[in-house]
Amino acid sequence: MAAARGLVLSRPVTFVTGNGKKLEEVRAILGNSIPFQSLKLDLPELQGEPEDISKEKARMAALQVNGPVLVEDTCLCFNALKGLPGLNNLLMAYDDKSAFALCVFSFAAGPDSEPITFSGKTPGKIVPPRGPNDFGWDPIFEPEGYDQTYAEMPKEEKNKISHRSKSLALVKSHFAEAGYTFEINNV
Ligand SMILES: O=c1[nH]c(=O)c2ncn([C@@H]3O[C@H](COP(=O)(O)OP(=O)(O)OP(=O)(O)O)[C@@H](O)[C@H]3O)c2[nH]1
Ligand SMILES: [Mg+2]
Repeated sequence: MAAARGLVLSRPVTFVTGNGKKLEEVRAILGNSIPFQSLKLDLPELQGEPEDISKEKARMAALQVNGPVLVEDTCLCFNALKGLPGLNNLLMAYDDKSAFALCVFSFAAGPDSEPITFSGKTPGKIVPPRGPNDFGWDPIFEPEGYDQTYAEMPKEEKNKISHRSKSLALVKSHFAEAGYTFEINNV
């Protein structure tokens, strides 16, 4: 038997989410770099720090899938509220409209593995809504250095600079370094 190049996964990775828009972006950003399948599951909405929520989602997803999973937890965090995720209206009372979009991916190699997190952050500010209204808070978030909101940008542009693409860049590096192989190929 050939020596395994890196850690061996029981099967290909499943990206677990209940959000079709996330899935679209993840597909566009990852392309063929990490082969994955997707599974639409409504995981419980947990409370707490984004990294902890993301890890807990990965644990629940890995148990359900019984194999390697990727999940993510995303939030829009307001600096006026000390980075707390919050509602646009709440921010009306503050002069400081600065914010950041945060995406925390977690990878669990299986139900018995501790999940690893990868955080991507894009700074910006909250503005009155502009652009198509088909994805969450995209119309009210204007990334730093741009005069368009996420919603107004062409998708490819958002995907180049977004919290999600920064987080996925770290996931990609991790996969490249770990050199995961799949049991089925490991002969
Ligand atoms: O304008 C946006 N641009 C984005 O890039 C983005 N990413 C996520 N969201 C929204 O943030 C909320 C919590 O997200 P969330 O991480 O709990 O996801 P979710 O519950 O929709 O799916 P999941 O948990 O099954 O993956 C949900 O309302 C998502 O629609 C976004 N809104
Ligand atoms: Mg959720």
